[in-house]
Amino acid sequence: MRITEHSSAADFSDTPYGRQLLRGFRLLLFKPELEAEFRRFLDRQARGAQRVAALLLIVAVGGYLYAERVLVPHDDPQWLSRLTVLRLVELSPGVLVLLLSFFSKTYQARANQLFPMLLVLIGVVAAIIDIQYELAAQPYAFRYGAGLLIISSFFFLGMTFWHSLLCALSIVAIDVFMASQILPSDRLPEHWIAVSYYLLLLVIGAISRYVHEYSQRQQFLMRKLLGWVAAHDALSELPNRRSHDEALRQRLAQARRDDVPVSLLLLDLDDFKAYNDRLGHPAGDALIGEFARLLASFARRPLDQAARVGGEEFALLLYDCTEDAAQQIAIQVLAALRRQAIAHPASAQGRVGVSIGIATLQPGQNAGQLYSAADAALYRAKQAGKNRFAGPDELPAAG
Ligand SMILES: Nc1nc2c(ncn2[C@@H]2O[C@H](COP(=O)(O)OP(=O)(O)OP(=O)(O)O)[C@@H](O)[C@H]2O)c(=O)[nH]1
Repeated sequence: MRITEHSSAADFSDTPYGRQLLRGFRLLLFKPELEAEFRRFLDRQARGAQRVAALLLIVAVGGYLYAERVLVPHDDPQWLSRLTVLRLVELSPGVLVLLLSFFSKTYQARANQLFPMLLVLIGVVAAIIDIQYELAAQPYAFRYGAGLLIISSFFFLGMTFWHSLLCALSIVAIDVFMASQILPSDRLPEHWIAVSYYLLLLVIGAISRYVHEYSQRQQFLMRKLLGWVAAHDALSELPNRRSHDEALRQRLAQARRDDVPVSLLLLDLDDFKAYNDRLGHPAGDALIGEFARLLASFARRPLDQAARVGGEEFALLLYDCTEDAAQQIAIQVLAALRRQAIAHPASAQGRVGVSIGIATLQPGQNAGQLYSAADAALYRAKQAGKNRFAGPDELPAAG
């Protein structure tokens, strides 16, 4: 894969992000692993907005409550107490969300599961309040809260389109059910007008949220793809030097915490200049690709990493791996390359070989020092005749 100004999603079909772009996502759903990653991204993006929404709910409902109790005259105290209780129930999820969002890590991780339920709860209470107003035929009425919630379920709250749609439909359905149960039949036509207004808001909200989420998903994939391109080498498709350096630092820190050994193999294809000169640059490129695939098959565990760190130079980072185990892996790499028997017209053994330097993390060593130790071992392997590995102490062994 080469990155050019004419690159398209098809050029990145070797990455999960490119594959998803190519496959499309009209139903606003990615493959499961990517979907989980997207949900986390959505959740992080919406955290601030969720707090603002909770605050808005508290202020708005608190304002209505104040107006209903203090400013607007009502002649039925029982009705007013019922309304006050409903308003307090409507307001409480706002307080809960606000408190949890600041103090609970579990909530922060689960916010997008809790939010739809709270939203439907508030929507149902708002619908009951609407119906109570209709029932009482009050001259002054703070109504249509359910409509506002339907429209807000599609925005700001970090819920996916499908969750929002489900919430909004549930609010409308519960509203219709409750109205049919509570309101006398002569009041129902007036309520159906409110429901038609809710449905209109639902359609407008759903269309806007669909378009918005589609572009959010596109943006997410493009960002991820950009990150992938910055961290990988285009020819071998392995992580590049920058990402190897980052991985090395991370693994060393983790290894110290876990108290496990880490080994680093540096591998350099032998007489590569001569290979290029005799067979041409494209053949050299193909050899880099072939060796990269072979090396990647030795990064078997999740925290291992094979990377291309220079022209014909590679690194194999092995987590929880002692020096002896690293030597065994080096022997296996040499054997695998020997089995492939790639012809090299200018090498002593007539086939492509590789020199390997091994270093294992020592107490007090940092990433740079470990890399230098592996590089020094690689130099010794080259000096001793190539196509072999060398560790820090022992004599280089031929492959
Ligand atoms: N085809 C191709 N060649 C590359 C690439 N990157 C670096 N090279 C070539 O790799 C060669 C490396 O040559 P040297 O550093 O002399 O190493 P060598 O010939 O392998 O010699 P030893 O390491 O001593 O065995 C140079 O000729 C570079 O042009 C690449 O991406 N593709």
